[in-house]
Amino acid sequence: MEAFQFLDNIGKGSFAKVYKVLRKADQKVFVAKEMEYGRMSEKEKQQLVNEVNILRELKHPNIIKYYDRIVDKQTQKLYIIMEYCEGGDLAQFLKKLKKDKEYLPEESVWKIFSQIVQALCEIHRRQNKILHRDIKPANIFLDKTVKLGDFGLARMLNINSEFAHTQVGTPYYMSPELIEEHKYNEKSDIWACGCLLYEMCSLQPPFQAQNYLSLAMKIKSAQYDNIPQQYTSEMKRVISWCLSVNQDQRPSVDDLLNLPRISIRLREKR
Ligand SMILES: CNC(=O)c1c(C)[nH]c(/C=C2\C(=O)Nc3ccc(Cl)cc32)c1C
Repeated sequence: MEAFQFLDNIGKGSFAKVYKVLRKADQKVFVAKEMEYGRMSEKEKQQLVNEVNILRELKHPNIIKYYDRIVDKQTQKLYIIMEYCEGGDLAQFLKKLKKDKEYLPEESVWKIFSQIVQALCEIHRRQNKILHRDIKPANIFLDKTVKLGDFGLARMLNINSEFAHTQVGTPYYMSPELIEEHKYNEKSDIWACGCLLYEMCSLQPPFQAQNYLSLAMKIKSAQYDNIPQQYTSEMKRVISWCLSVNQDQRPSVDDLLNLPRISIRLREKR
């Protein structure tokens, strides 16, 4: 990593440390996601190769850009060099709003959501369909546009990925089918989008509990409190639609793109 100067440790990605770094050659700022592969199992190493292969293929304004990967054989560390987003992640942003007792204006919720739906459209529509599998505020980054990042748990649909992957943190966005240990599929990403939409309105996830069992019960029955009354019935409807326990009843990415509050934005972009 001689080509880079480490500036700050700015957080943790999935199974990794995240640094703000400066490329010495042109003084440009990037993020380096550092992973120690020396202690990884063969499966985890394959998962790492998989993340890099996914990232390098994706080029979209609403997906974190991949620039390079650097292997340091001496320290047995892999660095993934990605774009830096000055605004940080959405989780911190929502946490500050909650602390300041402020809600996100509905217009801002739709603006963020429409960009994540466009990112999802990009990864789901590909020939080798990609599932993000970890959509949550901590994996959404704020810059001139909103960007979906940290594909640490992502999978190409054609790769038979066992259900059990080491879950880091509480699985607030886990879907009913995942609790039943059915295969993760694109509708599981849609469930996570429903949780994201809910959390942007309520500043907390739809499903919370003191332990995994009661969390699982709430998720399986889609039992959640109403969002604050200042949000429209359309917002409530879309959240309820994404949080359909039966995945066949959930919207597709195209259904979400065709929502009036999202399609109007896409027309304005053209
Ligand atoms: C306090 N946090 C920050 O200031 C912050 C900022 C300004 N950027 C980030 C994080 C990322 C960032 O800016 N780009 C990223 C690409 C991939 C991953 Cl896993 C993380 C990031 C963070 C955590």
